[in-house]
Amino acid sequence: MRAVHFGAGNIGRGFVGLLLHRAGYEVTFVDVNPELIGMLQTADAYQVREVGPDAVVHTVTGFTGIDSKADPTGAAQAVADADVVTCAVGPTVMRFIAPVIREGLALRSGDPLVVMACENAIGASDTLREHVLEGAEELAAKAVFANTAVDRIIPPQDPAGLDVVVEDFFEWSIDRSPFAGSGAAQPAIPDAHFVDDLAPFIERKLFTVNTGHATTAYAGWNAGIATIAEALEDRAIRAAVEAALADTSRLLLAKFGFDADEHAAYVARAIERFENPALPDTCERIGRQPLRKLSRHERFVQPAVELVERGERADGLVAAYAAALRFDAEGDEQAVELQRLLHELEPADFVAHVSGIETGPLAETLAERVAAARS
Ligand SMILES: NC(=O)C1=CN([C@@H]2O[C@H](COP(=O)(O)OP(=O)(O)OC[C@H]3O[C@@H](n4cnc5c(N)ncnc54)[C@H](O)[C@@H]3O)[C@@H](O)[C@H]2O)C=CC1
Ligand SMILES: O=P(O)(O)OC[C@H]1O[C@](O)(CO)[C@@H](O)[C@@H]1O
Repeated sequence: MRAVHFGAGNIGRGFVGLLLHRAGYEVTFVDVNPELIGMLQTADAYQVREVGPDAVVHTVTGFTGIDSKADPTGAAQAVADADVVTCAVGPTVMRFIAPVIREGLALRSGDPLVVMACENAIGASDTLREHVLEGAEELAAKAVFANTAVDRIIPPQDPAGLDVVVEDFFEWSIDRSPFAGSGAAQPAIPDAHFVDDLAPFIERKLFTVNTGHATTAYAGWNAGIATIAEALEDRAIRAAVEAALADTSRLLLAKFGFDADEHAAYVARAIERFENPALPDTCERIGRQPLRKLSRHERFVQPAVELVERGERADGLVAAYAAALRFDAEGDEQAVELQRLLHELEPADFVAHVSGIETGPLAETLAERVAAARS
């Protein structure tokens, strides 16, 4: 069985590539980083080292790499010949891999290709599908796109090698509904969890792990604290994280009918994972790409909108949003752009442009926070 995975970074090598290897796939990593691809082409194996109480060391073999910038035809042919295509390149990068997948589908014959985007975003595979089929609707029957939710904390790695240090926790949930009647079999990936309805899984993950993690990061950054674990030692920061997660918990319990105790345990486990002392992670990494994180369907605004629609308050989420406005990491293009927009746009225009809300009480509250962050 052959898999092509776009994005040979942390999640690519340390999570999706590992689980595909364990499922028996030969994995071809496609990336645009020539050094990384060079290592993937010459190495026979790399290790995924877990840290934490249930830690295991895994050895991944049977892989290769293709540089899609240098060899777009080779990458497209690999897609054409694959059973499964996955990606973990970042939600905003998916549009750049789409032409390679489109070309691969054009070359393909036989069963439909299974495509699964493994990004922190709701409906990422649907978004990838739109990019791939743009101007090429005739290829629609050649692929099945299944949404997924991926969860594993993997901080930045040593770029000189392929080995990856990861937390011992992971969860890969995949929507099984697109496979029915599609002509493509549901892939056999024993470490993944196929579900009939992905919404509760992706929303629980994004609005707990990602909301909580990002809230910690922005509060920590504003307090001049480097790491996530150190930030959570600060009582005010921990209270801010708990307030944001109390908001999302109310929403998730009401929306999906989760058991309250089980959900509280899920939240507590997420915070423990952030604190993992063996996994140093920085406020800068977790705060990365703030414009994406402040956008309409992301970890702060989406749950806040839904709470307000239900007649509830979302003060913890609004406070987290306000903290994110001050994220000004110099090496982060979106942080630089955020600061430009913050000072150039009127507050209401900023909220409309960045977060997609134009009217209503939440728009007004967020605009007040934007005005305060400008001063
Ligand atoms: N690192 C983490 O803890 C987690 C990350 N995620 C999500 O996984 C995705 C990837 O994150 P990471 O692995 O951390 O990022 P990363 O930066 O380690 O890896 C991304 C890889 O994509 C490659 N890439 C960029 N443009 C490309 C293109 N046009 N074609 C092919 N490859 C390209 C980069 O060279 C890099 O190797 C993101 O959506 C992130 O939100 C999800 C859960 C956990
Ligand atoms: O910052 P991004 O791109 O949303 O992805 C990283 C986030 O996802 C996680 O990996 C959780 O699965 C955390 O490390 C972090 O909150």
